[in-house]
Amino acid sequence: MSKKDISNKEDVELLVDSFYAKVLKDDTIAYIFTDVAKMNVPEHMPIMYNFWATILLSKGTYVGNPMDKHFALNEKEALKKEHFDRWLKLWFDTVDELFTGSKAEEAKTRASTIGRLMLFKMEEANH
Ligand code: HEM
Repeated sequence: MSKKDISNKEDVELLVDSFYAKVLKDDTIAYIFTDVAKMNVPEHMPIMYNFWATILLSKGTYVGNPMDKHFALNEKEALKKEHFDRWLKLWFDTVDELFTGSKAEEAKTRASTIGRLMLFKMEEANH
């Protein structure tokens, strides 16, 4: 199957669904989603579709504050470099398995930038 770029909402949904399939069975970070946050997966997915559609396609309506959500999570369980490294690896792997092109690159660049900033802020809060 030849890969194409991320170009519509269906692509974003496939990307996010495939990413969470990996996250939720990952030895390093799954527990943060399932046991610490006790995240409601069906409720969370549309938020993530919206977030990434806003970033990549300018077609979403995401208005939340992701940093605040992760600060709250960080108070329950310190979010560390190893967690972010794993999150980003799974995101990069998923993007590369499914897509290729400038939006695919942007998905990885934006995640890295946000992830680095998030880790920096979490580390500051943990001092
Ligand atoms: C250590 C790495 C990470 C972990 C363990 C993690 C975990 C979580 C969890 C458990 C939630 C649900 C929180 C809730 O609804 O109460 C969440 C929400 C979210 N995460 Fe992360 N996350 C990580 C990194 C990232 C990164 C790097 C990004 C962006 C590139 C991101 C974007 C989001 C967004 C947009 C939401 C939804 C916020 C909202 O409800 O408005 N996360 N994350």
